[in-house]
Amino acid sequence: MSTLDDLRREIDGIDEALHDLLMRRVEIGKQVAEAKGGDRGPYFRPGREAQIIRRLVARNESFLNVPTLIRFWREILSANLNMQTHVHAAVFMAEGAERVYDLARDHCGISASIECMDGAGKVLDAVSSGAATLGVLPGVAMKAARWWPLLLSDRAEGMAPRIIARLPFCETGPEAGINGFAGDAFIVAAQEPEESGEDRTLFAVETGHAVDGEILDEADGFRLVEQAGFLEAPEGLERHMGGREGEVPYYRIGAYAAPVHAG
Ligand SMILES: O=C(O)C(=O)C[C@]1(C(=O)O)C=C[C@@H](O)C=C1
Repeated sequence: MSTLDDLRREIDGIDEALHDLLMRRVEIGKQVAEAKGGDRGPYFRPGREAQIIRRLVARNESFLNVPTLIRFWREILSANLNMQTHVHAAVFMAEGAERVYDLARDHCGISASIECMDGAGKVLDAVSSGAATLGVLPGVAMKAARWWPLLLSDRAEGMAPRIIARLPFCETGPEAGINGFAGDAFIVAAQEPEESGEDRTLFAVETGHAVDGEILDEADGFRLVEQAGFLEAPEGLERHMGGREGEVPYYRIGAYAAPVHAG
């Protein structure tokens, strides 16, 4: 049987091997950033991150539980991203949804800076002007903090923010929170969502038009509809409208990688 000293020596060896690999991973991340130079797109790639985590969760065995595995990789991915570009997250701290700060920190990692704001509009302005890399807002179940209709209006500067990820990526189920907060959050950014292989798309569809999918909310003459898949247009709606260009009253407000289950 191994002695305590033998086992600790083995742990020291594993730590050094892990550290070497982490240093190598960050080196490659630097090269990835260079490869992204010019018009090769944004640094933050939520679709790619979802694929990496899903692959590891699928091969996970032993006593390492899935939430812990994901926690490790969130910091690894964030370290790499923060090395490519400093991540500054703007967080909407609605009353009752203070946990959104923890979701943002868990996602963005220790190297990111996080700024709390008291309005969703301020977060969206910071994102579209480029003052913030991304915004984190409470999930749409929290009607008291309804912000998704703001995505339908033009913003003063820059690109209209889009929903590109949902937190937490490790599904824990809805929480009975204060003011309707259900324990989840969305990430918005001034970039198009990217496909991960298992996604959900969010559309705002003018009320009064039949559409497939799940209706999550309704406000300002629009329904917030979620459909499974990475879709360009809402399913069911074009059929109804006859598919004529310019007549389809909807906005594609984002898409996100479907979360994994803690298992
Ligand atoms: O694949 C990329 O585009 C990377 O920048 C690398 C990496 C990673 O560490 O694996 C880091 C940040 C991105 O959000 C996605 C993945």
